[in-house]
Amino acid sequence: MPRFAANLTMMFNERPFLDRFAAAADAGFTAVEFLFPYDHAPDVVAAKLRAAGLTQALFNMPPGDWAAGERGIAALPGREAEFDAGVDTALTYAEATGVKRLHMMAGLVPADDPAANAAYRRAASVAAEKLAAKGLDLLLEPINGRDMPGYFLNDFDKAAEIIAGLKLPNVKLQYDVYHRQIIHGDVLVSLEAMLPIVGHVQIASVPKRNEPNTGELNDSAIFAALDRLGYDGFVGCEYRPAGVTEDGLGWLQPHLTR
Ligand SMILES: O=C(O)C(=O)[C@H](O)CO
Ligand SMILES: [Mg+2]
Repeated sequence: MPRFAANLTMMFNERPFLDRFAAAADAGFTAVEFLFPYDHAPDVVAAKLRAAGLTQALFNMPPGDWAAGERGIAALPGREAEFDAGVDTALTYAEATGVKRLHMMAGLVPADDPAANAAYRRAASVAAEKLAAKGLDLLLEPINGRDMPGYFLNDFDKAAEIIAGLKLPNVKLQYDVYHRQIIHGDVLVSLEAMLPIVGHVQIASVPKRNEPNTGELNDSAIFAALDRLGYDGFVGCEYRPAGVTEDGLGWLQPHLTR
């Protein structure tokens, strides 16, 4: 049975962020993920998790100026000092929340720019080393160019190549089924092939990014494949509910363990 994590950036957002933890637990989730915790103090986020009895599955390292349109800075030449400081900030939140994996967003820069490629690999190795010292994994996620035009890491094979080239055991692939289907398709075969480097999975329907099993993919078959392959990580529910979050949770009921 996959361990589902509610994505509190997209789900339960009928209420303020800090109230979403309890709502996710009330709906039956035992884990959560979100994009960023940085608007709230680490102990405040940790207290919400604890009070709701939830495990923190994942969040992202600081992405640069999100409001101004930045989508990560790892591949942006010249932003190294800010990136390295952001890793330390993320680790403060990791210590408070107990999360075991962090996602590093690349940024909007051409994928074939040599300086961006060098910056990205440098960032990954610096972050991986700092995270390894705390027992955490670093996740790299390819994101489709329709949702995020100009995003540096837009190809699963490139992500796998970077991970292989780094040769650092705590650098893993964030396999978002939604992005995979839009970029390449071939979800089940690639999931099996890439499973040894997968550190986190995310799910949503395609093309609308709504609840599982409401789009062109058979998400139940994907969950069954994850079980059959022995995937024991989390499956982040990174979808936008089509209506009220709770009204769309019918798909989760067969997977609840409590
Ligand atoms: O957009 C996604 O799919 C993500 O998982 C990221 O965290 C980037 O926002
Ligand atoms: Mg994702």
